Amino acid sequence: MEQPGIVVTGVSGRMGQMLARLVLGSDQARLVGAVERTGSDWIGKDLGQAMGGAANGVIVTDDAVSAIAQAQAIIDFTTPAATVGFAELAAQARAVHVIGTTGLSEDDLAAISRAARHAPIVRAGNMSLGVNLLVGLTRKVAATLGEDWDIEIVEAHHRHKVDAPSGTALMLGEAAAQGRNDALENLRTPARDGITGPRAEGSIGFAAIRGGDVVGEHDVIFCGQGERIVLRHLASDRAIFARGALRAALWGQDKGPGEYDMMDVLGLTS
Ligand SMILES: NC(=O)c1ccc[n+]([C@@H]2O[C@H](COP(=O)([O-])OP(=O)(O)OC[C@H]3O[C@@H](n4cnc5c(N)ncnc54)[C@H](O)[C@@H]3O)[C@@H](O)[C@H]2O)c1
Ligand SMILES: O=C(O)C1=N[C@H](C(=O)O)CCC1
Repeated sequence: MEQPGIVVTGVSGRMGQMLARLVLGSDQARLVGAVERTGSDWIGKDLGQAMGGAANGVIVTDDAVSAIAQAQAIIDFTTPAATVGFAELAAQARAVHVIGTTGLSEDDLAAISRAARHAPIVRAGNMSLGVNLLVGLTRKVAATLGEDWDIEIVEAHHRHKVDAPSGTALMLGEAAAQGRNDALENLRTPARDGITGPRAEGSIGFAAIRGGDVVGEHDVIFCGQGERIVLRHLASDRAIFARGALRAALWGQDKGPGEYDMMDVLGLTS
């Protein structure tokens, strides 16, 4: 059986290049398209040469419609506006859409849900095995500890990251809220500034650090009386996200239309 053909979007980006190299080196999938935004100086170039290596015959294109039409999967770590457009194209192609993009609005998520009526979408703010294990641990610890334990989530990322808090931090916050039989939207306290008044009881606080080349660090801190518990994930190589994304693209090949996440892909659903 022929290996699934994968299109990587945002191919000149930090994740895009990591994903292209992973798929090109895989014996389970074929790279059949490399898409970048119109105006990118990678358009029309050979991908291998653009990434600083030997030519590989894959030409970078901004014609997402043609590229996606013949794909079995799209791996998409770009921007919210781009991802919404790719979701529509993936749906038309009945191709698996793996969405790593974060910072999606409620409207963006609604558009993605509509697209998921026609094709499988695997979306996760963090596609690493470690973080998805931490999500389960966070839910369990939040469920075990009482409301008198204050939950704070602190994350750090590189200087180029444009959204905050991270998608990972929001995943962890949602898991903590679920552990308390609630939803994050009811408990979330954004980054604090000014005279904030005392901490709202039962809230989940967030803080974000940006600087340097930090790949991704997350602490879920349970603050008690006389003690604290810290659940921590430290990422040092973007390859962990790329491996999760490729695994999701392959996992989705025999799935029906719908919205899935990495807990489904990794078999971690409780
Ligand atoms: N889910 C995860 O595991 C995970 C891991 C890492 C990063 N991310 C997320 O992935 C996204 C990208 O991160 P990054 O560090 O690679 O960013 P980046 O800025 O390095 O790469 C984004 C790429 O998308 C391209 N792009 C933008 N609009 C486009 C369009 N319309 N068509 C094609 N390409 C387009 C940009 O030109 C750029 O090359 C961010 O939202 C980040 O939070 C998620
Ligand atoms: O580098 C980024 O940007 C990352 N984004 C994801 C997030 O927003 O959580 C995953 C970690 C790296």
